[in-house]
Amino acid sequence: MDTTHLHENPLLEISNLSIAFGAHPAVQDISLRIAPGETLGLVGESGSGKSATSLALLRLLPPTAHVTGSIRFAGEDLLALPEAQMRRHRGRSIAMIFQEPMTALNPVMRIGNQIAEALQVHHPELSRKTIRTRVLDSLHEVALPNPEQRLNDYPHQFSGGQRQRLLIAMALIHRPRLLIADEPTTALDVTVQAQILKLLKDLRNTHNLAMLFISHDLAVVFQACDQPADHVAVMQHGRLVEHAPARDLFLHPQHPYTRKLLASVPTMQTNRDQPLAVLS
Ligand SMILES: Nc1ncnc2c1ncn2[C@@H]1O[C@H](COP(=O)(O)OP(=O)(O)OP(=O)(O)O)[C@@H](O)[C@H]1O
Repeated sequence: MDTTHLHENPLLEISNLSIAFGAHPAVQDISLRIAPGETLGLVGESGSGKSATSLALLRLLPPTAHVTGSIRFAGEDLLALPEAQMRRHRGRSIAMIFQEPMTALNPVMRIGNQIAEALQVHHPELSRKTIRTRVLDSLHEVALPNPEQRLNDYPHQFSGGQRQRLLIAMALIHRPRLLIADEPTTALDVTVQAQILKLLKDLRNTHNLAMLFISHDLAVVFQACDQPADHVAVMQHGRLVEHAPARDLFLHPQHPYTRKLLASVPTMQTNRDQPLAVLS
């Protein structure tokens, strides 16, 4: 396993993180780091511990979870922070988007109000006018067509891809430093998937976001990790079995499980001689 890479200034540094539910070890001794502007792809099949890891970052695991190790974010150990301070990070400096945009949006609330409310929770001092401007700015930023005309619409009036854009707008309105994207494109068809991936990468670049990109699909992870500094970590049964720059992992997978994941992606096999087609 290549863990020799050292980022200059990681924003997030997970060290020796272990998570157990009773006697069941869900995550075992994993260490990961992400610097601003970088994407870390976390890949593994269902049950490998990806979501438990991301929920541990936000301290959203149920009380039955036993968590050890350290999670340093911007120099603070999140696992040691008082809950009140943790609440200030959650959704603000650390934002998260999930797989199913429909369940994350309130179906009976107009989307303009939903995004405004997300902002008001942390910024009750802002005027209505400022909030409206910030909401519209965020919708422009995620390239939602005609945002002014759509503020009063309900979630069901948007397509799946547009709903994911709304959630990204909501996640970014607080100008977070770390974005956790947990299977953000899994529910979308391939064309829309590519558009959302491009949007996430553009936003990462514009805002110098650190991004934790979680997926069971190695092909999608490779598309998300498109920069030379981007790394991919492969999880199996709660352990990191391989962790390397995306390009190295694609060209020279070391662990049999990584090779198995690569082999199960048809385009990867046919494109092996042209990795740029996948990594661009
Ligand atoms: N609240 C919980 N209580 C008990 N066990 C849990 C809980 N949450 C997760 N686990 C267990 O921890 C392990 C890791 O689950 P996790 O959800 O992190 O996997 P995952 O890789 O994210 O899978 P998926 O892609 O299906 O979400 C699994 O064995 C799961 O059953």
